[in-house]
Amino acid sequence: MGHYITIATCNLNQWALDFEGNRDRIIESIREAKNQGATLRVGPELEICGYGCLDHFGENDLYDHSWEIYGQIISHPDTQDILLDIGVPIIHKSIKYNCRVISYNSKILLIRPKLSLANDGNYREMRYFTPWNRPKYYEEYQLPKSIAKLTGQLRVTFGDCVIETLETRLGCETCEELFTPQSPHIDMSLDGVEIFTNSSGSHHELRKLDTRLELISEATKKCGGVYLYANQRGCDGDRLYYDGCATIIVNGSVVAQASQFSLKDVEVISATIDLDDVRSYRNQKSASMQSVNRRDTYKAIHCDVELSPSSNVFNPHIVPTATRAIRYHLPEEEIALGPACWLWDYLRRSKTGGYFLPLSGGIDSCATAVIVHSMCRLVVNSINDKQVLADIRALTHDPEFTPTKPQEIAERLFYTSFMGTENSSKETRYRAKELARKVGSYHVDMNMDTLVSAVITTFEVATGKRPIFKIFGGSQTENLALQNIQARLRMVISYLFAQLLPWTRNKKSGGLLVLGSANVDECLRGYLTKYDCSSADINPIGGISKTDLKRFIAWAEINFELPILHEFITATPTAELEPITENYVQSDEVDMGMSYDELSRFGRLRKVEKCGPLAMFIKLYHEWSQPPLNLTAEQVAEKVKRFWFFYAINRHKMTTMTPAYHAEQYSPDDNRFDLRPFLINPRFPFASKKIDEVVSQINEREKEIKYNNISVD
Ligand SMILES: Nc1ncnc2c1ncn2[C@@H]1O[C@H](COP(=O)(O)OP(=O)(O)OC[C@H]2O[C@@H]([n+]3cccc(C(=O)O)c3)[C@H](O)[C@@H]2O)[C@@H](O)[C@H]1O
Ligand SMILES: Nc1ncnc2c1ncn2[C@@H]1O[C@H](COP(=O)(O)OP(=O)(O)OP(=O)(O)O)[C@@H](O)[C@H]1O
Ligand SMILES: NC(=O)CC[C@H](N)C(=O)O
Repeated sequence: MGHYITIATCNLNQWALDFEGNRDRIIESIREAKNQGATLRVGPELEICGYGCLDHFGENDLYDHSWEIYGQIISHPDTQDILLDIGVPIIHKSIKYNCRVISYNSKILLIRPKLSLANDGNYREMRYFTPWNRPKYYEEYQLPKSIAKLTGQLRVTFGDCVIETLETRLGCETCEELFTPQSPHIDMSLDGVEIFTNSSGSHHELRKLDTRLELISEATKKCGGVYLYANQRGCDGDRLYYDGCATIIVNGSVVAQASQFSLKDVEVISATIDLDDVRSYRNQKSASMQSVNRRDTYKAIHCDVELSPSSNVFNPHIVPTATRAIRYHLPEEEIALGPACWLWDYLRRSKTGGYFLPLSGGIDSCATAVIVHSMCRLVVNSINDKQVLADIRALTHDPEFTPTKPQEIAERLFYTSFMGTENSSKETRYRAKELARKVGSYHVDMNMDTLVSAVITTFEVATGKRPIFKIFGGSQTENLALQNIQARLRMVISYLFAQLLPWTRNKKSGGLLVLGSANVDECLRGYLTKYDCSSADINPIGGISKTDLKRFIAWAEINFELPILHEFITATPTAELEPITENYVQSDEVDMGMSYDELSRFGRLRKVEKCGPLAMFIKLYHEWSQPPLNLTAEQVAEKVKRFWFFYAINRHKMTTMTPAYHAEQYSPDDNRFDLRPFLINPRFPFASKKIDEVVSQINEREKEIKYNNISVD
């Protein structure tokens, strides 16, 4: 006989420390889940305070506020008659835990602390919380007085337990636990748990979604069961974008999937499933034998809750949800959507007057401009959402504003400027102007030569020396200084214009946020001037590689109908900081001494595969000595050493980089993600000697092989 049950999970755009806003979004999601007929609702990790509170988790206030808000949620009339799984930080016996609280009709059934904390890459959970390292262990938890009064309970169970309703067993897994080798869902499934709820705070990284979804589908393919994955979404105050994608998976097949990127603050998905499908699936497996042989079982908290009313069996309107294919975005779409949503959250939450972008006519600032355009498109497409409409009206100080085209938004909130010098070409100036026209930004096309020469003259008056460019006979030092002064002055002008441009247009809004456009590869190589336009307020592309940015622009040319983008892709990347002559045009890859593709590979090996110089050399020798490259060991060694040299001499630049959207596993962001010393011997003397030894051994071996072949012949 069927056991039909409707269950819901959600994406919530929570904001760190926005207790009341978070509360309202949680209540809204519960209302929506009930509207969809659900009897169970799961929410994201630490949803009460927001996942990304970081060191605020050290403050006891945060735990008190969280309980107070939790009390308001479970006592709200709209949150009754549904089983609730809410993410709350909790102090138990003076120790801080990342918890889930399961409740029904204003009564707490269980507090379930996280067993395995996320502590790699961007995550530092061990800094704030203690893992509940005791699987299946539980204790009594004394509720705070105000909550005890509200629920009528003095104590509740705290620990690794499961819930037993009138018809099924339900267990919690919290985000990272899914990624660990001994995921709790394995033991829980062997102990009869049929529904797993996963509450997550998981961020976007290009091409990462499949890892998460594959883990969930494998879990339920292997163990059988229903898996409800909830995730936070949006920028909650940091470089990360949590990318939602709440999902419901049954026995390895997706039945519901929420969007990964959207401006919706609350997105609830639900599915109606038949618990019998789980039972049948499990009974086809040897797992049933293994489960009866187990001795250590979970404590089950029994509750008199009917998740699947018997009447469901006879109700023709209860239709099981069909399975569907998993939906993934192309990486190009991920770039178009993730950073755009992040920029929107940043703008509406910072309540600033818009964005200012120094637009050079090159591919990087072009990509930033296209991402802002994408943000404007998303706003127009979501204009029927009450919150989006309220936010855009508040940002533009126009209570009547209802944009119908992205350009209408850009005209009010997006400012661009080409800041030319005598080294700028007319092509870049034209491209910048044309792109600005197409996306609808308020564009200022200017020259700043007087400023540059004023600064150089000031230097000359003070020192009696005037630097000149290399092509006119100057030294390398003079050449760099002359480039850097142009680049740095652009930064000063940018902040001035960002502060005053809205004022020149009689706008009520305050200043603008300056956008930066340094990409991940330039940062890694240090191919940027410290404190130039790369020192902005925020940077949507700082975590994206040049190769991906080019692919994104090619995608946007078609999908955003911007033919001008073609000209950006085909142009040679150049900084335009040196004079152009008949036989000299500055080019990035020549300047850097390596190609962007090589840089991307070095970056991945260094950060993701954790290679030092020697290991990197060995791996690359095996790759690059093969056709079509056919490089010699010496050539590979030289490239590897060059990379580490520039990486090391420029590492200090990463300590001052603009906060950028985290998008790439090999991001060199020194502030949160890639912690390194910044005074490093760039010659790596010991590793270099080792590389040289391996090169000689390789050469010796090749000589021997050649000699043997000749002898055989
Ligand atoms: N170990 C260390 N720890 C802390 N700080 C250190 C340091 N070594 C140098 N520094 C500081 O850093 C300075 C050197 O860095 P920086 O001033 O950036 O100058 P630098 O790295 O020498 O030159 C900038 C490079 O960026 C290139 N570039 C390419 C494309 C575009 C742009 C652009 O900006 O538009 C720039 C440009 O061609 C040049 O190769 C030193 O003068 C010193 O102040
Ligand atoms: N002529 C210019 N006018 C306005 N902004 C500029 C100009 N030149 C450079 N910038 C700004 O300084 C940033 C760094 O300059 P750089 O020459 O290193 O460009 P980049 O990082 O290769 O980016 P792009 O591809 O946009 O030129 C640019 O991304 C842009 O925001
Ligand atoms: N909050 C977490 O536990 C996140 C951990 C996990 N590795 C992720 O990226 O999704």
